[in-house]
Amino acid sequence: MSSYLTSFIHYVSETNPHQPEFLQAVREVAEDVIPYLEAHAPELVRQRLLERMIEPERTISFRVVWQDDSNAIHVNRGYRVQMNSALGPYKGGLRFSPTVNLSILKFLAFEQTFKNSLTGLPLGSAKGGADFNPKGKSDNEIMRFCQSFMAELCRHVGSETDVPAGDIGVGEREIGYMFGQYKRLQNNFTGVLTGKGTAWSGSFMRPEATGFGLLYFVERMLYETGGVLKGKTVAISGAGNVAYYAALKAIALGAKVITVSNSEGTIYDKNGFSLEKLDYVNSLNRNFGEYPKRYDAEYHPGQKPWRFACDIALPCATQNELDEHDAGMLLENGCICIAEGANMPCTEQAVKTILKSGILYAPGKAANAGGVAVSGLEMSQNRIGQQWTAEKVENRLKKIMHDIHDTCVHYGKDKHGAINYLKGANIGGFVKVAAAMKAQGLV
Ligand SMILES: NC(=O)C1=CN([C@@H]2O[C@H](COP(=O)(O)OP(=O)(O)OC[C@H]3O[C@@H](n4cnc5c(N)ncnc54)[C@H](O)[C@@H]3O)[C@@H](O)[C@H]2O)C=CC1
Ligand SMILES: O=C(O)CCC(=O)C(=O)O
Repeated sequence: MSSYLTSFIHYVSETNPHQPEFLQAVREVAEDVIPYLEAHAPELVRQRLLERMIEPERTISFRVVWQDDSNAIHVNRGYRVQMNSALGPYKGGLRFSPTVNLSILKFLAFEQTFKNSLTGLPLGSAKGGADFNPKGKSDNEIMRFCQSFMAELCRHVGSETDVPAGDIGVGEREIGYMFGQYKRLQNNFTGVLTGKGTAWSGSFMRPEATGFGLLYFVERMLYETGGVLKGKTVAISGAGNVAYYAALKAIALGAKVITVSNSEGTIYDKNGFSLEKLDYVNSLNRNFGEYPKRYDAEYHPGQKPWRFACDIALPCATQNELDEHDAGMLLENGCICIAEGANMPCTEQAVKTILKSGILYAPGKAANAGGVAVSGLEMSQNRIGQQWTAEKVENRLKKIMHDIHDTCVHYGKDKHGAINYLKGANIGGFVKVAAAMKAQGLV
């Protein structure tokens, strides 16, 4: 480790105490970017570009007060971390979960900087949300929470300033309630959020984009090494937006999907899920134990998907859900590719184990960029007051994912031909933001 890397890691740890997820995300980038800077761009070290990139341009924290159906009053904490605006308006999702805190939102916003840069679109980076638990809440409670959340957030966002979207716990319903509140308060029908319904200026394919994009990326990685997706067995974690559409696309491309999961357990269907089976999973409202009553399958409470033999593993649930032990089991069982649908789902040690094994590994900042890419396309459509066909959007999504893949190969291939996609994504994402920041002076 170079002395600059050592002192940088020390500096970040000292200045961001009690933020383990943020530090994890920064270390993962610094270990690739600093050696690159030292070898190829010492001027950017002097400019302290990485030190500037890890500091959010602005962090907003606010009170969200709302009333439940029995008139009890609740207080939650809302946030928006506006990380970097060098390439465009701040852009990134909102997460509603009791686990939300500043460390998690800063790691997500930091990852978003690299991801959004990789898309090639004019997007800055941000992330936000609240420590609100949507589970078990009525539709009216969700609406009141979203309205209260947007009553404050509306001062800080705007179609050319900061454009939030969904993430865990925030889908089209929540985007609708927040959009309605913004429009009412600002008297302005504008593209302030993405992930909107297609009847009210949303883009076709935004719900599908992250999962579909993940599979386009995986297809390209396999192709690069002479393989194909057809006939492969795929283990997926999660059962939300990303997991569902990843499973659909994997099946459509001829793979067999054998698992989905939630935080309580995993459904293992050795015969493979179909569209009908996945829709049944959705209808179960988390009661996954019901699935084997209808289909020839197993439910494993308290278990993750990674113990089941598969060719391809797609963690699509949440951060740090796949640890070193899980990585070891996947490798022992012959897994040839791990691609992240979620943000930072593999622990630091898991990543090291996977990289050492030499199998294909795609970090979320590259492989799950399809969601924000189609959000970027939604912004373009809103600006020109048009709506493109699903086919046109999906073609653009596919091209963007292939271009991201090729950027990773460009920056991640070593002289022996081995491709480190993490290194490629880190350096490929960094160089563009760094050049823009340098050009814009000391900001
Ligand atoms: N929605 C999007 O467009 C994008 C989402 N992501 C990331 O993908 C991941 C999933 O997001 P969404 O699907 O949008 O959220 P979601 O709220 O639709 O689904 C999350 C799913 O993960 C499950 N889950 C949560 N914690 C879990 C755990 N510890 N173990 C197993 N399952 C667990 C939930 O039960 C749910 O099925 C997150 O890391 C998010 O940041 C990344 C890029 C874009
Ligand atoms: O679509 C967006 O703006 C954000 C998607 C997101 O939150 C992510 O890429 O993690």
